Amino acid sequence: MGKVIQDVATAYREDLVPPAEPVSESWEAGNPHDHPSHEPQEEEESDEEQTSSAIPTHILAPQAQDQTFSENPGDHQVTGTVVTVANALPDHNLFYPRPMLPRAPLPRYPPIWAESRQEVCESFDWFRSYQGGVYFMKGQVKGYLLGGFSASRDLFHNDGRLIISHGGGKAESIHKHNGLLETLEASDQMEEDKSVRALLGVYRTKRPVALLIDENYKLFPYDLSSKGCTYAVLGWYYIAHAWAEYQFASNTVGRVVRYKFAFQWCESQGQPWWMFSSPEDTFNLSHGSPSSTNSMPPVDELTICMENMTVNTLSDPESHRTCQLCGYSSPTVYEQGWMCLQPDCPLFWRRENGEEAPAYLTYSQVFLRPVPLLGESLQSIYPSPPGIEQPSGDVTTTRRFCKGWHCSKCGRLSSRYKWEHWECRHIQATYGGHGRFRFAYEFKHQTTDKNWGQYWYHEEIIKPLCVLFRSGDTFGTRSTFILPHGRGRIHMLTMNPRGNRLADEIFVQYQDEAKDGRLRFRRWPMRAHKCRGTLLTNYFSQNTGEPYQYVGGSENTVPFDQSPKAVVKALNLIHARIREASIELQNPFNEILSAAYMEEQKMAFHSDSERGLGPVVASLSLGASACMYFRLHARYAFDEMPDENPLVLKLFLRHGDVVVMEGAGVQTCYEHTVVPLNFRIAATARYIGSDHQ
Ligand SMILES: O=C(O)CCC(=O)C(=O)O
Repeated sequence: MGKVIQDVATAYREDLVPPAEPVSESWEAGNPHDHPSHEPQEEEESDEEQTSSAIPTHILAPQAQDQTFSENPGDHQVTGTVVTVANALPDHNLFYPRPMLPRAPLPRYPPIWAESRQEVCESFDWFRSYQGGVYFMKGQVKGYLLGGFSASRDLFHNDGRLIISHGGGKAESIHKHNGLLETLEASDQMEEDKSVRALLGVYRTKRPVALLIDENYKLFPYDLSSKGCTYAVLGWYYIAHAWAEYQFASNTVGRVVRYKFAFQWCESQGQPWWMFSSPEDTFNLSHGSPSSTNSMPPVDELTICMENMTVNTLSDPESHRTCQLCGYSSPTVYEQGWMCLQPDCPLFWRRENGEEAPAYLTYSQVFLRPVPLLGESLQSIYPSPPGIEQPSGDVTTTRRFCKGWHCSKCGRLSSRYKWEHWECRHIQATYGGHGRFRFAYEFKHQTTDKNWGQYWYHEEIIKPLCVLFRSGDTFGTRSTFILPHGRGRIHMLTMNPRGNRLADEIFVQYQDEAKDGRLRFRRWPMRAHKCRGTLLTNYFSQNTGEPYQYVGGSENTVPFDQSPKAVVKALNLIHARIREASIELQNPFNEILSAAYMEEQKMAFHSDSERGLGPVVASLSLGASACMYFRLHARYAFDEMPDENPLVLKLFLRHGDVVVMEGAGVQTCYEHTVVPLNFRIAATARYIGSDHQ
């Protein structure tokens, strides 16, 4: 079965439309109205291969030999300094919840902290990974998150100036396969694994890495949650040592190869902030923070100074030894003696005499000594204020302006959740303001591709001829798509450009009322998601009339008698178009959700199928054009289109267009998504009955 491609250029369209991208397979189904703002974008965690051969000579390609493995159950103290080591209990206990020792409350707010993962990823340039613990771009690690899953011999030493952690994933995990949950065994990390490779890359080049912790990182001496912090940035570290070892695992062989990394505090940062134990000590938040003109050195300069850094690991002849069998050098990590740490060597994890690694291992004192680093030169770790490069008064609808903000007064990272300015979620300090308004004509140039006006629909959908309708002193067209099995119809109502004057006016009025909060455009928390902390929708929205549960519920809703004028005008326009196009509407709409999408934001696949919603849903498009896609709901797609992409219809929505979804089946059998080409506002109207939940 195929798709019907058809040109929908009507007599009234002078503008041209670019080709729409095919819908990505990776979009989530049935998501309540959205995704976080960082779907793969330019700065997201990268899968790109590392270009340089950044493999340290003492770490070889892996593949563990099948050797007997003695488990290492002990923890230990290194004399002199208090050392916190993760393996306080046998490794296998790591797979079960362990009693948390009470930790001291945080004596102060960290200089950079957040409540949610989204706040970190939207505000902190050095960590933008929503899932993994290693954030890297183009093969270079930028940030590393220490979380709750510690492994044997993880370490927080010398007040956190040396932190040992196992990087790179491949832990035991649970996956969904054919609708069933399956446990995937922990497996060996390999040198070629992307994140291991990226970490080895920064180890070799001695590039600094921003280290973060979350509240579950047990080796940090203070309890982040005592101050309501979920994440805190520790500071800049570089990787002083990297090696591989065996760790216990509850997999079939009972062990896995893990790469360990020793992160060393960059001394030019001074004392770590958590060492200021009295609340009276003031940690200088402005230390190293960027000036308003952005003092970061250009990338080239940074590259030069980082390349000039050297690490003196070889000053002690005992610090490394060469394996007689494989010929590769490994560091002397443990007091119990040197071992070959090349996973593909038959002597891996064995001492020189061939004996297995002892059950209890303690770090060698020499190994734990700070490694002098020459030529340390660091960029500021503090996020630069959003949109700082832009002259004031310029547009605030670009992606840069959707960045989060670091409050220099309390250290909190906050997403931009209010339309009118940035606001700290902790102390309500504000930053920035609204930029100039955008006008509909600004977005016309975005529709100049030769494939303009193309839409397509599945061959089971019927599209009768377009129908003209009168609208005041001008006219519009109605194109109707009839869905199979009596599931309903989807109407596109487009106007002659002369008929869009009211839409032009409403578009500007929305922005005018939003700029000072008369219209409360906010990013509201999503109801269901898998991220730590609150996850906000990526677009801003406001609801008028009856509460609409999907986005913000009653908190997001204002009654019609307090409604912003733009919303009332949008609703009147939608009602008028429906009447003019002779579409039957049993109950007038009593709810209207206005959504504002900044550049590169979108609404993910969903259906408007809350209980009690009327069968007709209509949406007015304002500003930039957008592609709207419909697909069969998963439960129907499996039976009806098992071998096909379940997309059934693509519409191209332009400024002033109204889409009407008619029939409950449109929502129960299909899902839709909207992907704007740029800044866009949509006003979607529904009837919400008294049985609504
Ligand atoms: O942005 C749009 O045009 C559609 C919005 C939508 O799908 C909704 O509010 O349910």
